[in-house]
Amino acid sequence: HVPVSDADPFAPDVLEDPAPLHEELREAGPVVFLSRYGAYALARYAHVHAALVDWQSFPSGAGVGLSNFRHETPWRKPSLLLETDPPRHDAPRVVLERVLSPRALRRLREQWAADAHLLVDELLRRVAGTGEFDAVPSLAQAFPLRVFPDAVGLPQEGRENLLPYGDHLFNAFGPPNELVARGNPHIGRLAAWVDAQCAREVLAPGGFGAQIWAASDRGDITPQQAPLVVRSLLSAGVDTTVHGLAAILHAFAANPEQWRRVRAEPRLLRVAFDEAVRWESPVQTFFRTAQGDVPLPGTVVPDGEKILMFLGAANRDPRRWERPDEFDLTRDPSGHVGFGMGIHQCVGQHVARLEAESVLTALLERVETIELAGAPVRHHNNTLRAWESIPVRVRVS
Ligand code: HEM
Ligand SMILES: CC(C)Cc1ccc(C(=O)O)cc1
Repeated sequence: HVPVSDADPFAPDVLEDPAPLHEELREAGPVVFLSRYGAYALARYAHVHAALVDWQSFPSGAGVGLSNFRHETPWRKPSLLLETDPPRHDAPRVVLERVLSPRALRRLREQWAADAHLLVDELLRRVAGTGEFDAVPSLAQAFPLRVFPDAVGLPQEGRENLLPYGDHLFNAFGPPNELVARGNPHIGRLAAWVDAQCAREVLAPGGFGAQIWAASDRGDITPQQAPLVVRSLLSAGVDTTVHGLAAILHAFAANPEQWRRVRAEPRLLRVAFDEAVRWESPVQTFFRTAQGDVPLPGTVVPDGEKILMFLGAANRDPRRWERPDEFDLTRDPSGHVGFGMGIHQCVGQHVARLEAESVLTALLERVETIELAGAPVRHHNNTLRAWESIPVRVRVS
């Protein structure tokens, strides 16, 4: 039989510190029934990985949130990537893989490196006296919002809508709790603005958006699909990188010796990004829906029931990682599920990686030490592990 828990993974105390619940779920068994939501929780690495790569048993077409599109109307038109399964998933996925490929990003590398140096130099000049600043607004938010909307080809007007739109989107994957209620009065306007930015005429030539429309000219996707594929970039491409960058900056500020290590061996920067994504898991959880009765260790998940995958718990499973709670640049973090796994694995991870590399490289050249200058403050979200504020102190070399 399957162990039962009445825990609420989306309660404020869990969002503040999920580690105790993760440990409880991993130890309770391979599968735990969450009676509060009627969902089946997977928290061990092996089972999260197995579910992610088995899209036939655990499809995304009924949504990757608690809401089950078999019975409920989605709050927005389902994504052609995130919320579809093969074959509908295939063509839009290939288009984005091409647009966001490491090769396609080569032309941005130089531009983003220059932007990162400008941002870091401006910042370090501004804080020259104390060396103290809040890394969340100054770097984690500032850099992605400076480079990504331009890369997509968005007009200047209204870009402040991107973060709140994403924040609500990620809250809406969870249950209809207080976090969702707080966003509901604004989401209509935000969603209308986001949808309007997907129209061909507003997107600058050469940007990711224009490239997606060009793919519809070639027949790789239809013109009806093009705006929704652009919407995927605006939905997934901002809050994730903001909190991903915050996660890395927090990891280094909380482990100053690891910054010294990277100063001595800059090539460690590459592994730092993946180790930070493993350690923090900016995307903590999301769901799948059982297709047919799906056997899992100790139980059978009935057709149509929701499975909740705890990526954050899997990325710190002692069955898979040594000293899992340590941010350690000497480990090999490959295989982490911070970007998912299988056919839906993050198609934007190279963008995220390039953004992080750009900022960290600029910091590495100018900052000798980085440390916390006060208690960091969390930003609660049903899906994202996020920071409101990370006070840091740097010493400039
Ligand atoms: C640190 C930053 C990021 C993290 C942690 C992250 C995490 C993830 C995860 C876990 C998934 C799998 C979802 C699933 O299996 O249902 C995913 C999918 C996706 N991500 Fe990312 N992501 C990040 C950045 C980005 C960026 C920058 C973009 C766009 C430029 C992006 C676009 C997407 C899209 C479109 C999908 C859906 C792929 C599919 O269903 O085939 N992500 N991401
Ligand atoms: C971690 C994922 C849930 C992030 C995400 C959000 C939205 C989309 C979309 O296609 O709208 C894709 C991926």
